[in-house]
Parts: sequence; C-alpha cells; structure tokens
Amino acid sequence: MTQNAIEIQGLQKTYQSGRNAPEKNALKGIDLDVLAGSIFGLLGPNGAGKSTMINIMAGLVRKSRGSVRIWGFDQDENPRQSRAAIGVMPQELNLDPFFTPRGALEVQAGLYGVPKSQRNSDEILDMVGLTDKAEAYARTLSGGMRRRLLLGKALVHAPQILVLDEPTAGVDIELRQMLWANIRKLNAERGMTIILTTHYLEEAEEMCDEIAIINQGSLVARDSTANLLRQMDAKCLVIYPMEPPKTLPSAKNIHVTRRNDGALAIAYHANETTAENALSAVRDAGIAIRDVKTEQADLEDVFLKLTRSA
Ligand SMILES: Nc1ncnc2c1ncn2[C@@H]1O[C@H](COP(=O)(O)OP(=O)(O)OP(=O)(O)O)[C@@H](O)[C@H]1O
Repeated sequence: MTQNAIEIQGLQKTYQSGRNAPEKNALKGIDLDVLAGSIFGLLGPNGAGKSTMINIMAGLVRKSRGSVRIWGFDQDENPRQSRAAIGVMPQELNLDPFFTPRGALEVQAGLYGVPKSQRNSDEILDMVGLTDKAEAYARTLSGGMRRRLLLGKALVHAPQILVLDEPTAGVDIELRQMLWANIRKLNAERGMTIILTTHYLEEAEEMCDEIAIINQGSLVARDSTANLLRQMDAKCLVIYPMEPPKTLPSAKNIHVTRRNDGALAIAYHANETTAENALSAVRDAGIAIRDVKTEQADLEDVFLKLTRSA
C-alpha cells in the first residue's frame, strides 16, 4: 500500500473554447498529495476548478500537463490500474432510466470487469437502502434514491479511493445524514480514502481531516482542518449586561461594539490579548454580566480570507 492515495504534480488544464473565444486555464499548475485513509475536502468558489480536478483524477477529463498518480499508478503509464483504484459519485443524476438499481450495478460491475462471482450488488443495495427498490426502473426513483444509487455504482469495483462531487448539494437532512454515515463507515471500516467537494463549509469542517482550497485554478491552502482554523485567531467575547451600560469597556487591543439585541461584542486577536483582559475591561466599566458567550472563526472565515486575498 502507498502512503499517498493521490499524488499530483504540476497539474494544468486548458480548455479550448470556440473559434473566437479565448482558452480557459482551469488549472494552473497544482501540486497536491492526499494521504491514504483520510477524508479530504476540496473547496473553492464557483468556477475554481474543483470539478475539473476531480474529473481528471477519475480519468474522465484529460489533463493538459503534469502528472497524476492514483494509488501509486501513474495515470499515463497505467491508465487501467489507476482507474480501477478510484470510484466516482458524480454531481449529475446521470442514470439510464430503463435500468433497475440491480441492473445498473451489474452493468457498472461489468464495465469494470468484476467477475460475476465477486460482485456484491445485494450488499451495496442494502448499504444504500435500496433493497426494496432493487427491481424498480430508475425513472421511478426519487431524486434521493437516484443519488444513493450513484453512490452504490461508485462502489461496485471496491475502489480504494472514493471521490464525491458535491454529494449533498440540494438533498434533504435525512439523506444527507445517511450519505455521511455511509461515507464515514467506508472510511472507518474499509480504510477507504474519501475525496469530496462541497459548498457547505460547516460540513467540510465537521467531516474532513484535511482540506485544500483552490481559487481560480491555483492552490491557495492545504492543511489539516484544525491547522486551517488555527490560522484565524480572531475571537469575539459577547457580553449580555444586566443593564444597558452607560460607558463601553475600553482597553488596549480590544474593539467593542454594541449589538442590536443589547449585547456587547468584544473583538480581539488571541495573539494580542486574552479573554481575561477583555473581561477585566468589562468589570472596570462597572458592567454586571448577565450572560456571556464566545464566538470564533470558522472555516467560512478562513475560506473568505484566502479566496478574497487571492
Ligand atoms: N468543458 C469545458 N470547456 C470550457 N471551459 C470549461 C469546461 N469545463 C469547465 N470549464 C471552465 O473551467 C473553469 C473551472 O470549472 P470547474 O467546473 O472545474 O469549476 P468548479 O470549481 O467545479 O465550479 P462549481 O463549484 O461551479 O462546480 C470554469 O471557468 C469553467 O467555466
């Protein structure tokens, strides 16, 4: 087994446009490793190049330059092995309406050359909760069921790496939880490496061990989720006073604002001062505290900082 599930070097993608339109440099030279066994989030604003990158990994889009190794296999030298190591759950619900879920899984297994004796359609149908729909035509399945079937299709050849492009975009809470439970299980029990794109930063913060942020075709961050959050040392202490204060607290390195609900928001940077100093300033101003809470930066703040400055 390799240490890295994915190794990407100098990856570039230029889309040729129409006769008079300029070329589009969707990826401008990306280096990226993804550790085997991790849950890895690929984030970026619309048009950043996430789908392009995922589709290149999956062998669905041809790269213009650079090298991509999947599970140790170079995509150019060993296209078959590198494709076999990866399963993709695409964003679009592109299912043949005339196949049943069982039929769709069998066809997919055939495409990947999985011998009949090694197919596990029943287990997959059970896992994605489609056992009782196994013989229903895809056109009769709800949107949520189709999405579950797409996850099932990505798993037929037992890939080491599962790639999910916006798996929870527009799905209801119940399905979202089911998808995440399945994904966590595949990661924990089979050690499957999971790579996903999502627009829900809270979800990425909760799910992903490691995160890469791309913006306009370039990598702007790549770190553990915890380290990325640590970069943002902006804190806010929110004080609910017993009575509206006559004067606002003031001290070095704190910035106080009054909120509409009567709370006082005391903003500071953890590397400049402490919560203790902020609270002292509140006491010095003679303010009795009814309640207090803290607010800290989340992934959304990190994301905005990195993608705006670039
Ligand atoms: N087939 C194509 N031909 C020409 N340009 C393309 C093609 N596919 C993508 N692009 C362009 O490449 C850039 C990156 O697109 P991509 O779909 O990879 O971004 P994304 O980060 O996945 O965005 P989103 O979050 O909106 O799905 C965009 O400017 C897009 O318009």
